Amino acid sequence: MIQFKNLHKRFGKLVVLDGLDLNIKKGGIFAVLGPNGSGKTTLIKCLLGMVIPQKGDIFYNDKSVLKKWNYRNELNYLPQIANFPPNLSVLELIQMVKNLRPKESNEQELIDLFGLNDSLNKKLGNLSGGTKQKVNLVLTFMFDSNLIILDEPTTGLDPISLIHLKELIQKEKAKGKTILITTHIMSFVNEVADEIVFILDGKIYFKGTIGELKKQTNNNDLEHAIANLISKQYA
Ligand SMILES: Nc1ncnc2c1ncn2[C@@H]1O[C@H](COP(=O)(O)OP(=O)(O)OP(=O)(O)O)[C@@H](O)[C@H]1O
Repeated sequence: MIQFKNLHKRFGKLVVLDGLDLNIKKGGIFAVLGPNGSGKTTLIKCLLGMVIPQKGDIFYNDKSVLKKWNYRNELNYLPQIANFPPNLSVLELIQMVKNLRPKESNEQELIDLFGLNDSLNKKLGNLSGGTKQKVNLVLTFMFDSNLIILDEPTTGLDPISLIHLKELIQKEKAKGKTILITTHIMSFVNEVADEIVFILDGKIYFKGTIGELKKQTNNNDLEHAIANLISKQYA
């Protein structure tokens, strides 16, 4: 479904993606992992056309998407930091996004799920961090798309909202959707991910199931297995 081919991206002298190759097949939950600053968000932004690589190509359903925009209507994206206009209410923002995107939406179901009915008329600038993240999730999941990209989706969520998020992700997977998630929360990865994609030094250092990672690193605990991957690289 998605292919990154020989992707190179640097910011000034800083090489972030260094000839990265990656194939993501259709359907399932893929956790994109790596240390802080390893290039996870940059990789996702390349796929979204928000960062333009210096070299390489990206294919979505076998078509190159570099400097093209139409494919974006087929995906949903949850940004790591949502910079909402502070003076708009939650409802006004949802309405605005609906007006911008000519697609069916099911926002009320999600507003109910995340208990946002009492916050609908509040200004976005006055919301708590966790509530903002719930609004961010409503805006991401309210459209029906085959590819869902979630950059740190658990940030600020309370335990009940976290359970709702996991159920939501599993529901989308059951419909055959492809879900890419970046996160540093290993318990979350353990519960939801079908496959792990680990980025280090600008390349894909590991791709496979959690079971395969544990076997390769000879470690049964995911957090330690990941730490083991990194330390072996630098040993
Ligand atoms: N627009 C930019 N200009 C300059 N440097 C950038 C830019 N965007 C990202 N970087 C740098 O590229 C590197 C990779 O950043 P990126 O946000 O992709 O990492 P990440 O793996 O998502 O990190 P984290 O886990 O901390 O979210 C970092 O060193 C970052 O400072």
